[in-house]
Amino acid sequence: MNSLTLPDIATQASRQALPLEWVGMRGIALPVLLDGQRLSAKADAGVSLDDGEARGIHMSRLYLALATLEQQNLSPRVLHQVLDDFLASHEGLSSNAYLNIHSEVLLKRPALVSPLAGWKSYPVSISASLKNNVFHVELKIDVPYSSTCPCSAALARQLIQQQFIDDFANKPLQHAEVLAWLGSSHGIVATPHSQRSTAQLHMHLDEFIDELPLSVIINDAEAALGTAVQTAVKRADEQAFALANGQNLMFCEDAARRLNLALRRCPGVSGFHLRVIHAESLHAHDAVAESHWHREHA
Ligand SMILES: Nc1nc2c(ncn2[C@@H]2O[C@H](COP(=O)(O)OP(=O)(O)OP(=O)(O)O)[C@@H](O)[C@H]2O)c(=O)[nH]1
Repeated sequence: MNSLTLPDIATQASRQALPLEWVGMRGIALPVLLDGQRLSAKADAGVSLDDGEARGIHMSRLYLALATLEQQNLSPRVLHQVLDDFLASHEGLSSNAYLNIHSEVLLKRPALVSPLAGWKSYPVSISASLKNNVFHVELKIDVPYSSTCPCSAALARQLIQQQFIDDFANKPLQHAEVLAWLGSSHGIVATPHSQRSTAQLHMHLDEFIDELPLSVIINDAEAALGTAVQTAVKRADEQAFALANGQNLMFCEDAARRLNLALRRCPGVSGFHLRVIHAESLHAHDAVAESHWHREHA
C-alpha cells in the first residue's frame, strides 16, 4: 500500500505571478444532443486564471462538468449551467468561463420533384461565455447553396440572340425548325456559370430562448437563397434545379442582402454577422459579401 499522497502541482504558487485570460482544454470528444439528435462533437472548455499567484487551474473539474451535455438537449440554459459549474469549481481562481462546441447537424432534405430524400450536414459551432456574470451565446452555421451569375446569364442570352439572328434572319419562321433549334447546343450556344457557394452565418442569440433555433435558421436561410444544394437527385430533380437556378440568378451581394432580411426575422436572433462566399468558376478566387445587424433595444 502506498502511503504517499499524490503531488498536486496546480495548488502550488506560480513562479511568475501573472493572470491568464483563457486556460483549459481544446478538442474534447463529446456526444451532444442537438435538435434531438445525438451527435459527435468537439468541445473547448476554459476559464480565466485571475489569480496570478496560482500555478494552474483544475482541468479535470472542467472536463467532468461537461457530462451534463451528454444528457440534455443543448440550449442556452444548459450552456449557462455548465459555465456556472466551471466557475463554481474554480472559486477564487476564475471569474470568466468559456465553452465552444463544434459539430455537424444532419437534416433530411426532400428532392425537388421525385419522392426521394437524403441527408445534408451543416457545420455548427456554439460559443458560450460567462464574463463577470454576463452570459453570452453565439451560434455559427455554414449553409451551402448554388448561385448562378446574373451577368453571365445575360451575356449567354445575348449570344443566343446573336445566333438566332445569324440562323433565322430574313427567313420565314417555321415552328418545328425553331423548336429543334431551341433544343440544340447549336442554337443555345452559351450557358451561364454557376458555383457552389457557402453562407457563413454567425448569430448572437437571446439568452432566454429554450432551444437553439438551428433548423429554423437553416430553413429560413435556404428559403431566402432559393437554390439550396440537393441530396438525392434524379433527372427530374436536376431539371427542376436548373429552372430554380435560372429563376434565381444572384451575385454575392444579392445573397447577402436576402440573408440579412431573413435572419432579422428569425426568433431568438438578436444580431448577426454573415459572410457569403461564391467559389467562382469564372475566377480562381472567390466573390465575397458580408453584412451585419444588431437589434436595437427599446
Ligand atoms: N493545470 C494544468 N493541469 C494539467 C496540464 N496538463 C495536464 N494537466 C493535468 O490535469 C490533471 C487534472 O488536474 P486537477 O483537476 O487539478 O486534478 P486533481 O487535483 O486530481 O483534481 P482536484 O482534486 O479536483 O483538484 C492533473 O493530473 C494535471 O497534471 C496543464 O497544462 N495545466
